[in-house]
Amino acid sequence: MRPNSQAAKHRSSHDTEREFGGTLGAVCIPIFLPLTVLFLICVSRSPEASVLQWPPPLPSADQLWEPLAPVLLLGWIGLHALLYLTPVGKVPFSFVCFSLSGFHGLCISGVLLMLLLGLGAPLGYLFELLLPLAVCAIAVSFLLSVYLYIRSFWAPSHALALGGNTGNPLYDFFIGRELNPRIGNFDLKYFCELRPGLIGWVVINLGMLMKEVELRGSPSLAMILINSFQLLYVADALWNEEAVLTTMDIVHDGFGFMLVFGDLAWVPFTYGLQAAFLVVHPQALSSLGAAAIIALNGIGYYIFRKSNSQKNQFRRDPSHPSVARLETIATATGKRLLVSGWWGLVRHPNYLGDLLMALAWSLPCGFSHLLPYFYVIYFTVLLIHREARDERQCRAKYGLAWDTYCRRVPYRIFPYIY
Ligand SMILES: NC(=O)C1=CN([C@@H]2O[C@H](COP(=O)(O)OP(=O)(O)OC[C@H]3O[C@@H](n4cnc5c(N)ncnc54)[C@H](OP(=O)(O)O)[C@@H]3O)[C@@H](O)[C@H]2O)C=CC1
Ligand SMILES: CC(C)=CCC[C@@H](C)[C@H]1CC=C2C3=C(CC[C@@]21C)[C@@]1(C)CC[C@H](O)C(C)(C)[C@@H]1CC3
Repeated sequence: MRPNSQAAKHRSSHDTEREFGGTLGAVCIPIFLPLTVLFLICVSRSPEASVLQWPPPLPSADQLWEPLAPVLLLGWIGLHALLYLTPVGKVPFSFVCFSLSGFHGLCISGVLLMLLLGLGAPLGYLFELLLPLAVCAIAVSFLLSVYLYIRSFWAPSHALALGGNTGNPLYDFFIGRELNPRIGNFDLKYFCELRPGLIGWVVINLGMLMKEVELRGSPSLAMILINSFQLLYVADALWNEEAVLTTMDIVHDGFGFMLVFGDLAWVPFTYGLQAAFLVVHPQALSSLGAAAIIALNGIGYYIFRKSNSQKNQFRRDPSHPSVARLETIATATGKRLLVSGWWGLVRHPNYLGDLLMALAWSLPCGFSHLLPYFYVIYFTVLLIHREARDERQCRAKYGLAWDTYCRRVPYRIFPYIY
């Protein structure tokens, strides 16, 4: 097969608006974000735990490397690749043939971890391994992105992402040229988005909990809450895994460094920083405080799940009794837009619920440090930026109908605020 240079010309998007700061972003982000991951892990375990402390807590070379780390990381990815290819379980549309579901993958991981714990495996050692594991995950992200970039030149033109084929190698490597690269039935983007990183995140959290048990005899209430909330979030994502097929990342974005690194390194090593922080900075939490935080997480989860399910149901079958009575507006594409129910409250009710949960994950860590609030701050920025990207795409898709929707539902994420 020859590289698809001819085809690429047809599908080239030199004029497409470049996202994430264009070439400058594409050069700086792959340097800056991996360093941020390592920096945040170091801060979380330093006595001050201050993101502003000077000089910053830098790791020594031997803290960054441990031969066990690549073995564990590659073994983990390999295990989930095997589970993904196991020909049982539900079949999400026809996208991934005969794949064992992500939720099964989570349950099997849980059983294996319980077995390991029963055999006396020191799961708390993950705390010591966190930096070397993150280094390996970053290295794997770079290697996989290089592979994806090179193989994209052999992909047929219809398999390329519209925004990822600008002809600028740095930008295309970063944003991703191929939309849904596959090796046979193995969909690399779908696999990475939901399996090793997302499940790895809750395994790391469990490791932090076990480290707390090693150090203090039992897990703290704050640690139990964070582990439970984030496990619920991951279990929900895997239970509803078909829903990911309609997200911007799968439908629109190419699979390049940004998503590979996001899935394999950023999510598992920064989304659970609160648990890593608690190992070294224990926090007392009153029952009343815990109840309020549980209520906040519950409200956030309810909004997040209900609004996502309402839209997914509406897109799957608009005549379904649960959505058939909702008010909608027609668009020129034939698709309709919901203007009542959750999607009549704000234009992104699912983001609102997600952000309330993000806040609930930080609050158990108290108010003495900024670090546990990293996730909610980053996530607010990510979702505001994502909302703007989605808005651009919807305006291009739906034109005047989108403007009508915006007039009918003027707030984007926070009712009466934004
Ligand atoms: N934890 C994390 O790091 C992240 C979590 N998320 C979460 O992922 C979930 C999915 O988010 P995301 O993929 O960004 O986008 P959404 O699930 O919000 O999907 C946006 C799409 O929904 C459709 N849509 C928008 N408004 C309406 C309407 N009124 N009626 C019907 N359809 C509508 C449009 O697509 P169309 O019309 O083509 O169907 C639009 O492009 C969210 O809950 C978000 O919070 C997202 C990013 C990161
Ligand atoms: C800073 C940086 C590297 C950003 C990359 C962004 C990615 C980390 C996120 C883009 C969209 C994501 C989604 C989830 C995780 C984070 C990334 C990959 C998600 C799998 C989390 C669980 C949710 O329930 C979800 C399935 C809706 C969600 C989909 C989008």
